[in-house]
Amino acid sequence: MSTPTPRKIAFIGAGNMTQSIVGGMVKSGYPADHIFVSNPSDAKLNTLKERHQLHVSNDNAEIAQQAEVIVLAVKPQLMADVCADLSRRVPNLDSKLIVSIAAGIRIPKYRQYLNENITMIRVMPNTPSLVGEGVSGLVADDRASAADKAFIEFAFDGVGQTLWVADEDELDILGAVAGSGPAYFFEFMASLQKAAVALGFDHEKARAMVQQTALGAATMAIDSDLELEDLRKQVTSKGGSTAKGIEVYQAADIDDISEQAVRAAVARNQEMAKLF
Ligand SMILES: NC(=O)C1=CN([C@@H]2O[C@H](COP(=O)(O)OP(=O)(O)OC[C@H]3O[C@@H](n4cnc5c(N)ncnc54)[C@H](O)[C@@H]3O)[C@@H](O)[C@H]2O)C=CC1
Ligand SMILES: O=C(O)[C@@H]1CCC=N1
Repeated sequence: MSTPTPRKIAFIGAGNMTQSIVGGMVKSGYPADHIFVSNPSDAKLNTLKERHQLHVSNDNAEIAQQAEVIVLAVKPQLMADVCADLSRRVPNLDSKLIVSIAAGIRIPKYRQYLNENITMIRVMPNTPSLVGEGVSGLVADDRASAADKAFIEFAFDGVGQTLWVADEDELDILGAVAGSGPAYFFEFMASLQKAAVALGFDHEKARAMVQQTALGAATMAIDSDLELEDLRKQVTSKGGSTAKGIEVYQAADIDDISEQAVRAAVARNQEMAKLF
C-alpha cells in the first residue's frame, strides 16, 4: 500500500507493541517527524528517539493535543486512568481518530472514558509484529471514514498482515487465536525442546532443532495450497515413526485442547471488557 497523507500520530505508551509499529511505519516511508510517543519513564523513549528521530514526551496529553490520531497502547488495567487524564486535558478529542490496541475493552467504554462523539478503530496486533510478521485484526466504528481505515491499515501493514473483522466479538476471537497465538506456539515449542533434552540433547541443540522445524513448517504452510492436515499427512508415513507420535497427541485430543484454550482466552477478553 502507498504511504497515505501523513497525519500527526501520537502513541500513548512506548512498550513492545508501540516500538514495533513505529519501526514498521518508519521503514514503510512514514515521516518520523509526524510520530509522537509518550511514556512515564525515559529509557524506551530515548531509544526510540535515537533510532527514528521522532518526538517523545513524558506527558500523554501534551502529545495527544498535537496529534490527529491517538493510539492507546497501555495495558488494559491502566486504560481508564489514562483516558480520564486525556479527556480532562485534551480539547477536541472528537475531532481526532482514536485507536486502541488493548485487549478486551470495547468501543462504548472508550466513549464513556473519553467523549461520546469520538471516532474509533480497535486493532488487535501480536508480538511477531516486532519482526515484521505480525497479524493485526481491525474493527472500525460507523464514524471512521475510508481514509481513516486506510491510514490505520497502512500503519499496521508495516508490521505484518492486517485483517478487518465484522465486529468486536470477532476481534475477541481473533485476539484469542492470533493475539495470544504466539504464546501457544512458544509453549508447544518449549515442550518439544524439553522432550529433546529429556532424551539426551543439550539445551542449545534442542532449541536449534525445534525453532528451525517451526520456521520450516510455518514456511511450508504459507507456501503450499495444501490443507494443514494434508501437510501433516505428508510427514506421517504409514507404519512409520511420526504416526506413533501423532497418535499420542490425538489420544490427548489436541483439537479439544486448542478449542478450550481459545474459548478460555475469549472469555478473558469478555471479562476484561467488563472489568476495565
Ligand atoms: N503483548 C502482546 O502480545 C499484545 C498486547 N496487546 C495490547 O497492547 C497493549 C500494550 O501491550 P505491550 O506493548 O505488550 O505492553 P508493554 O508493557 O510493553 O507497554 C506498555 C507501556 O505503557 C507504559 N505506561 C505505563 N503507564 C503509562 C501511562 N500512564 N501513560 C503512558 N504510558 C504508560 C509502560 O511504561 C510501557 O512502556 C496492551 O493493552 C495489550 O493488551 C495487544 C495485542 C498483543
Ligand atoms: O494477553 C493479553 O491480554 C494480550 C492480548 C493478546 C496478547 N496479549
